[in-house]
Amino acid sequence: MTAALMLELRDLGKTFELHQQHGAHLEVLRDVNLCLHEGECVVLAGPSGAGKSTLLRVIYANYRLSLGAVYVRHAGRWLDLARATPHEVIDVRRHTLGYVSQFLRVIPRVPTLDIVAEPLLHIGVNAQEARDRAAAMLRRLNIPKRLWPLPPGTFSGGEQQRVNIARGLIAPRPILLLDEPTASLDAGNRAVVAELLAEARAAGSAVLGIFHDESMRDQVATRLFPMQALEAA
Ligand SMILES: Nc1ncnc2c1ncn2[C@@H]1O[C@H](COP(=O)(O)OP(=O)(O)OP(=O)(O)O)[C@@H](O)[C@H]1O
Repeated sequence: MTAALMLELRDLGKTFELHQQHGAHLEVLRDVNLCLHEGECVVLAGPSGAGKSTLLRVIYANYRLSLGAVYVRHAGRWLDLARATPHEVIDVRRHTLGYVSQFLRVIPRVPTLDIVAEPLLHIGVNAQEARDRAAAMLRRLNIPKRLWPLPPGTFSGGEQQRVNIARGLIAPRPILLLDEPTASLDAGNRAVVAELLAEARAAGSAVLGIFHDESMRDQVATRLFPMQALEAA
């Protein structure tokens, strides 16, 4: 049986308008075509400035694309996220498309356990089960129990990154976008993340990510997608 197509980028282009520089334009992505299937992990590879993070942000609809389409398989049908309504984008993010960046966006005063449990509440898991699953995830990622009731604002960089990963991976998502989620982690915790990603893929998730660390990339990638910085026009 062939794996189902989950995400398709067609002739995607992104040009930034630099408003503070008299409307100058910076073309970062041109004619990007990519198919992502369930169970695979495609790693974006290319030099700094090639547009890897920009591509993930365009897919997640943080940045508006300039050309092309971002087709996502959502709730049994295809949706072009670039043309979706804000309500559809929220629904896609809640149920289909996960995004884990390098940094945790801290919500003041909210305990770590609740931050990690929240995505489960959004998809209808009951509060007790959500907290139990959040606890198990935090334990797996070696966050000490004494930190669970505290907001993560004062945690170390590596601890915040692990809370971020816990929150990003706790609710199963058909498509996962990962922007350097393991940059500040030690080898032991990187291995835990590699295991979590293998489990997500085995359950059918399609993963598209950026991993600068070569050993991590070798552990998780099923395929590389090479990218190059565009020449200035
Ligand atoms: N919001 C923005 N406004 C203007 N230019 C931007 C914006 N975001 C990114 N860029 C530009 O787009 C180009 C690609 O940046 P991007 O962060 O996507 O590269 P990258 O391949 O992820 O690099 P790195 O590996 O260093 O993280 C850079 O020249 C950057 O300055």
